[in-house]
Amino acid sequence: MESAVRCVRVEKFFGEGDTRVQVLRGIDTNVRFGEMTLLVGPSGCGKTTLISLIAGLLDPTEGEVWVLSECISKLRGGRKTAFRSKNIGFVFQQYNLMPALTAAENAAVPLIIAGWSRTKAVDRAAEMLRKVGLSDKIRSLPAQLSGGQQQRVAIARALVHEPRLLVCDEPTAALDGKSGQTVMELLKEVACKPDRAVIIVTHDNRVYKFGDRILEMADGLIERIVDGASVATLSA
Ligand SMILES: Nc1ncnc2c1ncn2[C@@H]1O[C@H](COP(=O)(O)OP(=O)(O)OP(=O)(O)O)[C@@H](O)[C@H]1O
Repeated sequence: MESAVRCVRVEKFFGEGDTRVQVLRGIDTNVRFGEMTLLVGPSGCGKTTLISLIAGLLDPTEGEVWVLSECISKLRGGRKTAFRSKNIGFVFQQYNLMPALTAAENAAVPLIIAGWSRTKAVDRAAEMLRKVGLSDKIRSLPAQLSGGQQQRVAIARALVHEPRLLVCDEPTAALDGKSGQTVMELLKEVACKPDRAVIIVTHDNRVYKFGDRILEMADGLIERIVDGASVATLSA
């Protein structure tokens, strides 16, 4: 089957002249449908840069990034924005919920942006909140929720429009161990489907066991790929 994501000789430089630095040095890799792919590696090795390219938030200096059979690095303007908002969901370390909106209203934001009526969007968001185990928090404000619950709202928001690619940057970093495990279990359960893919940047080796495949980065390159039974050997 075609990969969910394919990076072809991807290079990324930042800056100009004397301050120009090469952050990605020719990444050739893919991400498979139906899998949770973890991207790991030391601070500064280029993980956030790589997922920003995959999510279409940055463009590569050289090479191509293909997402769901579309060369996202060649898309421009409105076509790129439309492709991203239809196909890609994001979860960040900080949940970035709007404090004056309820959990359901927060989770409904991508649908409202896509032109849904408020009532329909909030109804669908409430359904997604039930899936992530927050049926009793639908009308709660973010301040009334724990960190783990807020992250679950952020996951519901990222999945409410059913994107085929979910990209998460350190989703468990702000959570205690137990909430982090719950969030990973949830991502595995609700986001990993045969026609979807999940990419997670993490420093947290307690969550490695959730990965179907681990891409280890070092200094702007994928240094090693671990999958199958070998994943267990990396888990804490
Ligand atoms: N906009 C930018 N301009 C210049 N340098 C940048 C920019 N963004 C990132 N960098 C540099 O690129 C390198 C890789 O950064 P990146 O954030 O991708 O690493 P990372 O592996 O995600 O690190 P961490 O685990 O600490 O989040 C770092 O040296 C960083 O300083």
